[in-house]
Amino acid sequence: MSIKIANISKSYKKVNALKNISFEVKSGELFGLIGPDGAGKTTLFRILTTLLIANEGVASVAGFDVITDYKSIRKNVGYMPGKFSLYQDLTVEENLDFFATIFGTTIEENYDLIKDIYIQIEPFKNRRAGKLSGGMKQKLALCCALIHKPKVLFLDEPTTGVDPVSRKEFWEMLKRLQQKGITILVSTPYMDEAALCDRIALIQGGKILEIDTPAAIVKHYLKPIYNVSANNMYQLVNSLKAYEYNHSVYPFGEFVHYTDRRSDFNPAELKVYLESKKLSNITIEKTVATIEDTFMELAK
Ligand SMILES: Nc1ncnc2c1ncn2[C@@H]1O[C@H](COP(=O)(O)OP(=O)(O)OP(=O)(O)O)[C@@H](O)[C@H]1O
Repeated sequence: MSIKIANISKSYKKVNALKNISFEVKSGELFGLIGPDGAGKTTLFRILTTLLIANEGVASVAGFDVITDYKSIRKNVGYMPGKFSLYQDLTVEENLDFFATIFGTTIEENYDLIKDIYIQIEPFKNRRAGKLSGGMKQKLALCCALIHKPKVLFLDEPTTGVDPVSRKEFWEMLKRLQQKGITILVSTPYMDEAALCDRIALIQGGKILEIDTPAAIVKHYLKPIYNVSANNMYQLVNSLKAYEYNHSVYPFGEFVHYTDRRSDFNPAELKVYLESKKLSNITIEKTVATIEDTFMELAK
């Protein structure tokens, strides 16, 4: 096991940020921590990277205890925090050199590990980090987190505020790093990214709702789910929410994901109801649940 977390709780005065969290991440795994803002993801990262002490529970990373072996953890992990990991007034090259120096290494020594990523930002190596685009900042922050060749990489919401193309590229980079044997714990509020992990933990309000592979989590959703569309999205959502038999109603892109409380649900009946609400161009088609649907159901 690369990361072991057992019964970890942490509170900040009145806020219980983590409530008895336990799970393990295997060596070489790409593990996702999926949850909305305030779920407790950053708190858990800070505990695992030895920057914060839990109130209860034990945790180890790469075989080292987060309290007694904190120095070894710091040498063996890379951490890309959600915010403020770069020195905005230093250039790209200076930032990387700085991180290499504090870990007692050089850019040249571990260049192989970052090469694929660094060559994409190398043309801007004399630009100050503060003047980079979101996608480039993210690549530089990843290089800085990797420059001392960590065994375990912690990435806290690395793709928040990054455009969809850069997000896709970023996940491809993570897969390549995983192939080099690095264990990765990554957090994200984006449900579509969850599907790219080997296993995920769904977290909300400081509690783990479920842990499994993305495919297995989706299979746990047992209710038939329907894509509903009509000429007026706003009115459609309101009408479905007012429908006495609804179990769940969530806008999902151009559709609304709808589930019904009855076991003998007949879509034709729902269509008649929606027509009575003056909606037109109504379509109701069975679809498959996504991780987001499962999350919403568990978080209810
Ligand atoms: N230093 C602090 N003092 C008081 N409350 C805090 C502190 N840090 C976090 N919290 C609270 O603890 C809870 C968990 O926060 P945390 O930052 O771990 O969540 P998160 O899932 O990382 O979300 P975000 O993406 O918003 O950071 C939230 O309710 C947050 O307001």
